[in-house]
Amino acid sequence: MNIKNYINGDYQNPIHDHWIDNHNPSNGEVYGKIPNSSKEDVEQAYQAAKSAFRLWSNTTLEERSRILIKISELLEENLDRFAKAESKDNGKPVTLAKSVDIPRAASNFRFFGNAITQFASESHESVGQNAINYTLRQPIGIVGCISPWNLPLYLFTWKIAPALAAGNCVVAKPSEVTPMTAYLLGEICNKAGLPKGVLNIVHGLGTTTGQAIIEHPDIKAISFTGGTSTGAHIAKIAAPMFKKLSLELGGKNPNIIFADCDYNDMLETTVRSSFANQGQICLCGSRIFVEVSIYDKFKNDFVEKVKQLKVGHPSQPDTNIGALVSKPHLEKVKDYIAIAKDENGTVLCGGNEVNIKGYENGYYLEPTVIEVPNDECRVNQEEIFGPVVTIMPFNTEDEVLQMANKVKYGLSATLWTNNLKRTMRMSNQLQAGIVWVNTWMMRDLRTPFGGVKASGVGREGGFEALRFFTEPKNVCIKY
Ligand SMILES: NC(=O)C1=CN([C@@H]2O[C@H](COP(=O)(O)OP(=O)(O)OC[C@H]3O[C@@H](n4cnc5c(N)ncnc54)[C@H](O)[C@@H]3O)[C@@H](O)[C@H]2O)C=CC1
Ligand SMILES: O=C(O)/C=C/C=C(\O)C(=O)O
Repeated sequence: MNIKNYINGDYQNPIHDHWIDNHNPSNGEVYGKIPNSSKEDVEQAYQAAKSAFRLWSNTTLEERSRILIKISELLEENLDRFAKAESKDNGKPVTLAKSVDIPRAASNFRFFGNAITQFASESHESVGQNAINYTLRQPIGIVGCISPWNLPLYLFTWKIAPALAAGNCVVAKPSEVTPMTAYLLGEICNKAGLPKGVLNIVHGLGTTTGQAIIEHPDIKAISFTGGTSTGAHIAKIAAPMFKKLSLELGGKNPNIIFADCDYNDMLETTVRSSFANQGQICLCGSRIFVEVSIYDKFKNDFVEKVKQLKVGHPSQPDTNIGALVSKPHLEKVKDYIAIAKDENGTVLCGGNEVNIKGYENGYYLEPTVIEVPNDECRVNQEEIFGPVVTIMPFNTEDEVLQMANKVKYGLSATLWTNNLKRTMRMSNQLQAGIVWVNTWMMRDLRTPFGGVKASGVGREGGFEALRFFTEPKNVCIKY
């Protein structure tokens, strides 16, 4: 099936008729083509957005809210269709797409549809100077949203929904590896009554289509989620053009387990924080540090549980681990397992590709636990972004804090303890944008979301996102 660009409310082929293959990770087959859109396609999308901007930026907040909530309802009505499409495109279990990805995409629209009706700006009375200042929060204009392949519709809509709610028109590009649900979204937007040109979706490679978006002189803000090196490249192009930038990048997140935690809860959640979505979430706790007094017990129990995870075809309801997203990504993750062995790591379980009958060319890999001899090794420093975690013991709070912070990333950290003072001390000192204590991936969409250091710049979520997608303008009136 051929995917098309969604421009000015219509589906159309790319101007230059350039196409790339779309693979199904569960069997390695090409099941469709997607446009490799050019600068000219992006220009067309931009022009459509520009024409729609006056109307959309003047549309009442109630009406914007109504349309976004309608999109959310239509996504919920089409849950099955979207979940199956997401699973086929990405390789994730259909049960996961149905319980997490698509419901969250719907929540993103509902949340920002409601949030915009509550968003307020400030006023400052200049006492003694007979003046009042008030701040307008105006939409930026035409903004670019670029998203990755791991949580395709979930992250695509996490950007688009606040951008639209704030009154911007959007040129958006999903990952070329997982374009399908973004393609289907256009249909839903039309049905919901989103005016033509308000949202435009162009497909293609990062180096072609993405590059044209970030270089476009009149696309004034870029919201990006993806790899750290791509983020650095985008910043290099966009910063000298004075574009507003939100970059949500990689992570190498510590999962720190103290002996005084609620053990069973920790164990269950640690399996999830290690391997959910085949470990392809920037928030996964990929470095597990365990207090030495419970290290051996944890090691045995954890490995036992991980061995029980079923690697299988994404459509099977009992599959825990589906296929990795692509052949090159599978190779990258396997390379890291080889590096771990070279660095004297011990593979406690997993480490091999899985051959599933009937789907021998799919990209399946066993969930892998590696005991590492120290924290300096490459597998403890570099983002693997697959079903691979490392474990090692620690002796003291200071020691583990140092190791936790000694990476270039700073996205999230998880802490398992019942000691309140330790919780406060460590939460203050962990270099991360998000700290979870006795839980993982518990999300409240109002909270600031993003990282420090090489994990990014800026925050998404709640009013932070609405602030990003608006320009504050101060008006000072003397009376
Ligand atoms: N949120 C996260 O933390 C994510 C991290 N990654 C990490 O990044 C690594 C590489 O994965 P990729 O798929 O190559 O991610 P990527 O960063 O290349 O892709 C993310 C998005 O950026 C676009 N893009 C790529 N080059 C661009 C450019 N020059 N201009 C504008 N847009 C561009 C892509 O087309 C895609 O839509 C992964 O192995 C993983 O370690 C990948 C996906 C999500
Ligand atoms: O917003 C969330 O709940 C999760 C976001 C996850 C990513 O940005 C990622 O994995 O890339």
